[in-house]
Amino acid sequence: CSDELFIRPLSLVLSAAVRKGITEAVARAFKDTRVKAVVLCGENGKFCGGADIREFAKAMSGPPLVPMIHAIEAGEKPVVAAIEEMALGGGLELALGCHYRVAHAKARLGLPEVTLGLLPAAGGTQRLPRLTGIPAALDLITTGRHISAQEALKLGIVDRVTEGNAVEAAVELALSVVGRPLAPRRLSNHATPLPADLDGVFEEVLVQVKRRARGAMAPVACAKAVRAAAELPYSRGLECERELMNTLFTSGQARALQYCFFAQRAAGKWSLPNGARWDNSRPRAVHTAGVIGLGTMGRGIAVCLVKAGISVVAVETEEKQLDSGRRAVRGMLERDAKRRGVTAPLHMITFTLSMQQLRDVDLVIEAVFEDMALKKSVFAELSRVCRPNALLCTNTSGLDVDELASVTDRPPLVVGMHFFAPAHVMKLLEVICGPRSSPETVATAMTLGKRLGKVSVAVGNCPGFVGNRMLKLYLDQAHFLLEEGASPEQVDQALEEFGFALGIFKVADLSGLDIGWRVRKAAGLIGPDVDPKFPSRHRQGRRYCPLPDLLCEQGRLGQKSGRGWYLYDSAGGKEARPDPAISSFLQEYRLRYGISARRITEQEVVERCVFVLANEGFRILEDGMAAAPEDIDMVYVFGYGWPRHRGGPMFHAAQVGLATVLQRLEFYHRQNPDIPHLQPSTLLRRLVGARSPPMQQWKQHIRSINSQL
Ligand SMILES: CCCCCCCC(=O)CC(=O)SCCNC(=O)CCNC(=O)[C@H](O)C(C)(C)COP(=O)(O)OP(=O)(O)OC[C@H]1O[C@@H](n2cnc3c(N)ncnc32)[C@H](O)[C@@H]1OP(=O)(O)O
Ligand SMILES: NC(=O)C1=CN([C@@H]2O[C@H](COP(=O)(O)OP(=O)(O)OC[C@H]3O[C@@H](n4cnc5c(N)ncnc54)[C@H](O)[C@@H]3O)[C@@H](O)[C@H]2O)C=CC1
Repeated sequence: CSDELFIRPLSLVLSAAVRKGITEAVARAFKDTRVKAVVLCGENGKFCGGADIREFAKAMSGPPLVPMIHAIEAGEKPVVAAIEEMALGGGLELALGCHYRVAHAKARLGLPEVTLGLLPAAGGTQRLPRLTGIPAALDLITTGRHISAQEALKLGIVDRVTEGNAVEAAVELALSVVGRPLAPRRLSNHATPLPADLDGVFEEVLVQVKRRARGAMAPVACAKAVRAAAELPYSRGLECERELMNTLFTSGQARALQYCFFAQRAAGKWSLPNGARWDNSRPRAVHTAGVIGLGTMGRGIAVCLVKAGISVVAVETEEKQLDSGRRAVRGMLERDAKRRGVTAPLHMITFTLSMQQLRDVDLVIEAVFEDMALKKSVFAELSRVCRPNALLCTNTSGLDVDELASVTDRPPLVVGMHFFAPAHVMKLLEVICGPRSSPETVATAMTLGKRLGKVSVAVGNCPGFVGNRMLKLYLDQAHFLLEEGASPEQVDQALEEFGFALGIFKVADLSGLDIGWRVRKAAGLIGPDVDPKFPSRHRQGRRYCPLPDLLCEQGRLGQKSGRGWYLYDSAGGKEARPDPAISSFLQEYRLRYGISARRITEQEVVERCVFVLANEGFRILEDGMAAAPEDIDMVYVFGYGWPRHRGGPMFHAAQVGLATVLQRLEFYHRQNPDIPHLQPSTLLRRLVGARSPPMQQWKQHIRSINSQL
C-alpha cells in the first residue's frame, strides 16, 4: 500500500480540473507496475456530489466523463470507490464504473439528475439497471431520491458498508481482490436482469411518472433510457442515453431546474439594509419553544419542532381544542415514527391551557386566529410571561408584524415566521423581517427554518408579505375569468396543464373559502352597505368579484363542507367533482349582471393568472419587500405548488421574454381597464426599456428608497 494507491478528487464536484486529475492519475496508476490496485476517494470525507452544475451553462472543457469512466472500468487493476458522505449523480456513475464500492454507513447515494432536468448520462441509466434490475433502477433514476448506504447494500449498489473508515475499508478490499478476474465486475458487460412482464412494468411506471412529472420531460426521458438498458446492448443503450440527454440538456426545463437549485441556496443568504447578513449575524440556540394555538397550523408547527429535537410547550384556550390538538399532534408524531421505524418522541411536547408554562422557553410561535386584536393581546401577555430574551414569532398570513411588535416590551425580538399548510409537510417558511427585528432575531428564525427542513426566505413586512400578496391577485384573475365565461374546472385544468400541483379552485376548496371571506370582511370589502341580492362588482375603486362571497353565504366553504367550487362525497371528502349546480349558478350570475359569456382559451387563463403573479413580483422588488427575483421564485416553488421545471414566476417571465409579458399585460389591461393589477409595473417597463437584461442585473434597475431587504 504505497502513496500511489490513492487518487483523490480535488473537490466536492467533478469539475473539469477534477476530471483531468482523475483521468491522469488513473492512467498513471494503471501504468505504474508498483501499483496493484486503486482506491478512489474524495477530499474532506466527501466522495462526490456529481458534475459541476455551473459548468453546464458554459462550453464544456476538460476530459469528458463518459470515456473517463470507461477507462476506469476497462482497467486491468481493480479500482475501488471509497464512498464517504455522498455519491450523487456523476459521482455515483463514477463509482458504478469502479469494480467495487465500499460505503460509509452514513453515506447517501443517488442519481438526482432528474431534479435538474437531466438524466444520468455518464452511463448511469445503463449500468444501474444491469446491477439492480429494472424496478429499482427506474425508481432511483426517475425520482432522483437519495438512498442510505444500507439500502444501497440491499440493492447491491455497494459491496460493503462500514461504520469505520471507508477509505481504509476500501484499501483492505482492494488489496484482497488483487489478481481476481475483473470481467465479471464490469457492469457494462452484464446482462440486465429482466422482470417477467417487461411491457407491463414500463407501462405502469410511465403512467405514474407522467402523473408525477406534471409536464416535466426529464422523468419520462429517464424511464425511456432505462428501457433502452432492458432492450439494447450496452453500447446502443449508451447512444440512446446520449440522444435523450442532448434533448434535455439544452431545454428550458433543465435551465429552470438548475436555476432553482442555485436560487434555493441563494435564498438562505439573506441581508438587511442595516448591513446584517447571513454570514455576520449569529443565530441563537433554540432548545425549547412554545406554540400558541393548536389549530390547522399550530399542530403542524409543533410536529416540525419536535421532529427537529426541540422541546415544545403547546398552549390552547379551551380543554376541547387542547384535547383535539393533542390527539392530532400525537397521531402525526406516531405515524411519522412508525414510518421511520423509531419511537415517537411524545415526551418532548407538553400540552397546557396556561400561558405561564411558557416562562422558560427560548422562542414562541403564535398561531391563533388571523385577528389583529387577538394577536395583540397574546403578544402583550407573552411580554409579561416569557423570559426577557425570548424571541416572539407570529405565524400570521399577512398582518403587520411591526404593529404586533409595538405591543411587546421587546420589538427587536419579534419576527414573522409564516409557515404553509400543512406546516409539517410544506417546505416554505417566509421569515418576515420587521423594521425593528434585530439581526440576531432574523438569523435565529432563518436558521430555525433550515433546522426544521424548510427553505427559509426573508421577506419584508407588507400586507400578505410576498406569497399571499401575489396570491390575492392570482385568485382575483381566476374569479374574473369565471365571470367572463370560464368554469372552475376549465381554469384548474389549464393551470394543472401548465404544471401547478393543483388548480387554484381546488386549492381554495382545500384551504376553505371562509379564510378569504374573513380577510375580505376585515378589509372592509364586505359589510352592511353591500346589497345582499345584487352585490356590487366594483369596490374600493376597482373591479371586485362577489362570486366567492356568494358561495360562502350558501354554506359552500370547500372540502370541509363537502361543497365549494367543486362537489365532494361528504364533508371533508377529498375527490373534487365538477358540480352542475355551480355551472347553473354561474350562468344565472352572468345573466343577472348582463355579462355575456365568451369562450376563454387556455392561453388566456394561463397568461392572466401567471403574468399577474410576475407583475406583482416586479412591484414587490421595487417596494424592497424581496431582495431578489430568486427569493420570489422560491416562495412560489416551495409554498404554492408552482412547477419547479418552470423556475418560478419571475424566471418564467424572463424565459417567455419580458417584452412579451409586457405586451400581453397591456393587451389584457386594455380589455379590463378596471383591473389595475393588469397594468404593467414600472419595473417591468423599465427592464423592457433596458432591453430585458438578465435576472442578475434586474437589481440595478430598481429605484427603491425604502427597501426592507
Ligand atoms: C451531454 C453532457 C453529458 C454530461 C454527463 C454528466 C451527467 C452527470 O453526471 C450529471 C450530474 O452529475 S448532475 C449533478 C448531480 N448532483 C446533484 O444533483 C447534487 C447536487 N448537490 C447536492 O445535492 C448538495 O449540494 C450536496 C448533497 C452535494 C451537498 O449539500 P450541502 O447541504 O452540504 O451543501 P450545499 O449548500 O447544497 O452545497 C454547497 C455548495 O456547493 C454547491 N454545489 C453543490 N453541488 C454542486 C454541483 N453538483 N455543482 C455545482 N455546485 C454545487 C452549492 O451550490 C453550494 O454553493 P455555495 O452556495 O456557493 O456555497
Ligand atoms: N390555515 C392556513 O392555511 C394558514 C394559516 N395561517 C395563519 O396561521 C394562524 C392560525 O391559522 P389556523 O391554524 O388556520 O387557524 P385555526 O382556526 O385552525 O386555529 C387557531 C387556533 O388558535 C386557538 N386560539 C385562539 N385564541 C387563542 C389563545 N388566546 N390562546 C391559545 N390558543 C388560541 C384556537 O382555539 C384554534 O384552535 C392564522 O394567523 C392564519 O392566518 C398561515 C398559513 C396558512
